[in-house]
Amino acid sequence: MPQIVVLTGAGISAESGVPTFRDADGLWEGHRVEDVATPEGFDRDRATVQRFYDERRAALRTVEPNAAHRALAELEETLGEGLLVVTQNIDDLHERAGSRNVIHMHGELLKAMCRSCGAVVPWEGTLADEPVCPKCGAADLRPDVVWFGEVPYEMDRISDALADAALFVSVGTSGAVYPAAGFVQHARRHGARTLELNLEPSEGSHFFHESRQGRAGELVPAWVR
Ligand SMILES: CC(C)NC(=O)[C@H](Cc1c[nH]c2ccccc12)NC(=O)[C@H](CCCC/N=C(/NCCC(=O)O)S[C@H]1O[C@H](COP(=O)(O)OP(=O)(O)OC[C@H]2O[C@@H](n3cnc4c(N)ncnc43)[C@H](O)[C@@H]2O)[C@@H](O)[C@H]1O)NC(=O)OCc1ccccc1
Repeated sequence: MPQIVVLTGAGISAESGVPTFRDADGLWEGHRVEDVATPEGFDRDRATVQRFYDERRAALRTVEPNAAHRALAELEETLGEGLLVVTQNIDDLHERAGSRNVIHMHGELLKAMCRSCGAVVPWEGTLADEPVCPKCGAADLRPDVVWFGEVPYEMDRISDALADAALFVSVGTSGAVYPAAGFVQHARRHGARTLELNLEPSEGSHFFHESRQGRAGELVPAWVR
């Protein structure tokens, strides 16, 4: 079990040019969450939701990991299985920086899920043109992301790792979305030291032993060194 669990949010990818959710030009600016990130929104207006994720998938090819992603990948080289990164992000910047021990609790943009046969397949292209599932041939693919009201991925593995961790670090997250926002309390209840690295205090800052404000691209390498 990992001694260190690092939870990351949109803030760690901000310096790579990936928009966050709640900041001024955040993702939710152009769209109502319930329209584009809920199963109901998908049933109501499938094309808008597919386009929303197609745009984000295309934009992923124009960005690179930053110093914060790279510092965590270097730390994994030292600690191996001793470090687990749990990310709320659906981008692949942790992996492109070299991290391997990563859980995408809210899914991945570069994967599609077939609603008819359940297959999960790598997906680089678009879904708005309603391509067919490579496994069953049904034209019923959706982004493999966890929408509001849906159960996040690998919650058992995550809660076991939090309970065993000596140190829990949260990077670039506003602490507004559950169950991720509750991880600090879970880790602390099991005796972990808790540290927040964020541009500004988050909704859960008061739950942490220590909270450092600043940009992830500076704070994370400084913490790792
Ligand atoms: C709005 C909120 C109140 N609603 C919820 O939390 C809901 C409902 C709910 C459940 N439990 C509750 C309890 C209380 C109240 C509500 C609930 N939760 C759910 O529906 C979840 C599912 C939620 C997942 C939804 N999908 C996402 N994403 C994928 C799609 C997509 O990406 O499109 S959520 C999405 O929004 C969240 C955005 O938050 P952040 O990443 O933190 O980004 P944000 O912009 O908010 O903040 C950025 C931060 O970075 C900082 N920053 C900016 N730049 C930098 C910088 N350069 N450096 C450092 N920091 C920086 C900023 O200051 C800021 O603080 C992320 O989780 C992200 O993944 N499912 C569930 O609960 O199922 C049941 C269950 C639970 C447990 C066990 C079993 C079953």
